[in-house]
Amino acid sequence: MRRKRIGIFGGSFDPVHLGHLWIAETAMERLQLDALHWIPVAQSPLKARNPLASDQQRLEMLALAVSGRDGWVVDDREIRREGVSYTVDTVEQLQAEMPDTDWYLIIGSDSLASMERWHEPEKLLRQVTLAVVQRGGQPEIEFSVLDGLVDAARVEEFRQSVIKMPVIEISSSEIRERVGQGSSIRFRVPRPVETYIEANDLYPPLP
Ligand SMILES: Nc1ncnc2c1ncn2[C@@H]1O[C@H](COP(=O)(O)OP(=O)(O)OP(=O)(O)O)[C@@H](O)[C@H]1O
Ligand SMILES: O=C(O)c1ccc[n+]([C@@H]2O[C@H](COP(=O)([O-])O)[C@@H](O)[C@H]2O)c1
Repeated sequence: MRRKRIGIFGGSFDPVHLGHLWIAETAMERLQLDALHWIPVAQSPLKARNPLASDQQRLEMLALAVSGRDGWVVDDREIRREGVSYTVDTVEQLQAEMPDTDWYLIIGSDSLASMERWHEPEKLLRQVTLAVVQRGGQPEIEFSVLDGLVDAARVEEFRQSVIKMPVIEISSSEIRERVGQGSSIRFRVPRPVETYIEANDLYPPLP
């Protein structure tokens, strides 16, 4: 039986936006994935601030955003686990539940740059193939930050899995700011997520 190919896409998703969806769709195509797990963090290891929306609200917005897309799963394991969300722990659980699977970890180039500060990076990089997002106009991804963590053959595998994307200037922080100012977020998030944010009075102006 062919091994399954499954992507892991983690983030705060506070809220999920069209930049995230574009990455996920491009990853499905580029890496020929059978499925993709969207995994909202409980607490991001390297981010000082916690999400503004509650865990439940971030999960509900993700469910609205991925609804109807075959193979996409909202995976709440980090939220159920609570505490700091180390990716190495998440992947270990997934591997135990779904053997015979090749795992692809989708990350931005900013995350690659900080990888040596991740928890147990060497173990993580044995468990997953990195799929780094390269935005249009960005120079080629610089894998030298992984020197000493993985060998050259593994870096070549990562290089073959780079996901090229156009620049999409959307971030969750921008969405939160725009909502706070009363500006439109139409076409920056899926319509059901926009409606959800309005209905639940998320992201009010900061005092
Ligand atoms: N527009 C985008 N283009 C490419 N990558 C993105 C984009 N937005 C987010 N990402 C990447 O998606 C992953 C998860 O993102 P996250 O949920 O932290 O959203 P964010 O928009 O970066 O949030 P914030 O603005 O609150 O920091 C991160 O690796 C981030 O680099
Ligand atoms: O495991 C770690 O040490 C680690 C360090 C930094 C980031 N991550 C993961 O990377 C994903 C994106 O994180 P962030 O902080 O850019 O939102 C999210 O799933 C985090 O759990 C994981």
